[in-house]
Amino acid sequence: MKAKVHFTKMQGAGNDYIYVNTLLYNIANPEEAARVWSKPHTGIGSDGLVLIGEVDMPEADYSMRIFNADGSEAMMCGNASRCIGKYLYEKGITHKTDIRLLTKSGIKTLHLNVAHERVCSVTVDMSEPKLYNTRQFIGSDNRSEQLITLTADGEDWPGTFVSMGNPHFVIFTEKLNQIDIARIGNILEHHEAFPERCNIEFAQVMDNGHIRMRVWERGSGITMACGTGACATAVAAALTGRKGRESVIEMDGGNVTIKWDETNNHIYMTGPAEFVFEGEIELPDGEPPTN
Ligand SMILES: N[C@@H](CCC[C@H](N)C(=O)O)C(=O)O
Repeated sequence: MKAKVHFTKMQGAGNDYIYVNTLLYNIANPEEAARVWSKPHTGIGSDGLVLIGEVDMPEADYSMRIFNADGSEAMMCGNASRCIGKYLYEKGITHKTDIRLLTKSGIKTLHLNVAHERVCSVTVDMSEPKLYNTRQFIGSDNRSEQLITLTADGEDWPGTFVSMGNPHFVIFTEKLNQIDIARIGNILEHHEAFPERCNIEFAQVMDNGHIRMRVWERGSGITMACGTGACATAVAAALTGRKGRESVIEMDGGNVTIKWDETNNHIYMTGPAEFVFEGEIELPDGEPPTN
């Protein structure tokens, strides 16, 4: 009989992942599990898979690994980090309201905003943004060289390349609703300028001062929100003089607030995290039995 795994589906601003507690279940092939389980009709349906684990170091409390729907592993996930905070606290795994989470992009600190034993929102210290001129790292606050113009579908797309652990190319536009995100996003994700592929954000400053953002995620396609993408968008807006150091990013599935701290250059993201449902699912073919 195939082994079954208990999973929890959660969403942060509509960015939905399957969460597995690897203290209880071993997933030997998470790339395959992400591909099979993320499918909407034959799987659970999600933007990918997130593994929550233990750490063996005093500097961190728990670990996170994130796999996109195509099975590729990413360095970091902003929306999932908030959901992990809620998961750990509301399932009684920790009583801490400040949690240090080890990711492939370093340790991120989560601050849980709790009322009546419920996590209402989570603020994540996302560390410093890094700016690249495609292949070349150009520092963390270099305003002169950031605008890069790429061509897709016969059109020029000027944007800013920001790494929040994950790579993001942020394009500001005045015609957000007219852009074919799936087509242009897919072309730019695979553009030769990005040997490791890229997440693509399309953004517009709205009359209410918020930034409306839609995203094509590397490895998952169109999603309803992207936390690292929202941070990258706020950074690009500040660097290009469109906004100050604080922005509200409106995405299809909800809003997050981003603050870029002048004193330590860190980005702080605050936003929602919600449970959707839980269940059990068989490991995909080829997985050894779980412990
Ligand atoms: N949705 C995430 C980012 C997930 C990884 C990304 N698709 C990548 O491959 O870099 C977020 O909320 O940050």
